Amino acid sequence: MALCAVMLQILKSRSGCGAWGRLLQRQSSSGVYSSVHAFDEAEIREKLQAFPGGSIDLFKQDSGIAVLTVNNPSRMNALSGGMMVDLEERVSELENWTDGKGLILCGAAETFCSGSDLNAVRAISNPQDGMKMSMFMQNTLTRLLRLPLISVALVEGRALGGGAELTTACDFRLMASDSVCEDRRGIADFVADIIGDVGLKKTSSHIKRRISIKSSR
Ligand SMILES: CCCC(=O)SCCNC(=O)CCNC(=O)[C@H](O)C(C)(C)COP(=O)(O)OP(=O)(O)OC[C@H]1O[C@@H](n2cnc3c(N)ncnc32)[C@H](O)[C@@H]1OP(=O)(O)O
Repeated sequence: MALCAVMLQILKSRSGCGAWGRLLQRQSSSGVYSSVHAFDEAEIREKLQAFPGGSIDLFKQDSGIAVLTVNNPSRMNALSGGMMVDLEERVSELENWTDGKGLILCGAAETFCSGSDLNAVRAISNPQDGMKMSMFMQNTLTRLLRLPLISVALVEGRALGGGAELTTACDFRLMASDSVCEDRRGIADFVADIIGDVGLKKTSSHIKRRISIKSSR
């Protein structure tokens, strides 16, 4: 809650996104993959929906600040297939939110996200479907990153695997001092070495976000 209060103050002090924001908004709804890459979104969406559980909740405030919550506490907020589809739908909603200024991304029950739901990952165990799931998520995270909103991931507890990757789709990561943000796949090396109790680190490019996030005293 304390992290949330700090971010609300920062985001409230910002003005709207203006012409640049509107330009970005028009460009934001395209992902990386399309039918050109033999990507069939409807097909993978149907497969993902076979793995329900949890939700991604969006609360849009009149102030122009939205809170997006990864909500699956009984599995440490692991992302089920249904939640991946939910996330895509919430991103679409944000793309169409003309009054939006800022976005806070957080996890329910004082932890961020333990990555993909391993039950779903096990079930989608052939390389073709695994690739389609990755393409689906990459499209969603790219669109999340491109939203014309100032976005902050509030990390309490653990952000693991796909949960760590989710934080990279935000402009900022605000981390509790005892939080862990880690991806053991070798794609990224997340280190939380925070100034005081909480620290704020801005990374300047998408590439940098995906390779290394490190704050130090
Ligand atoms: C394809 C994209 C790449 C990925 O994201 S792969 C997933 C990467 N993430 C992981 O490997 C994390 C797996 N989980 C863990 O290591 C531990 O559960 C974790 C998060 C450190 C928490 O440890 P503890 O505090 O001891 O809690 P716990 O293990 O008893 O977990 C509580 C309940 O949550 C469940 N859970 C946690 N992470 C999950 C996940 N990713 N998928 C599915 N279920 C998950 C866990 O099985 C347990 O359930 P239950 O109470 O035994 O029914």
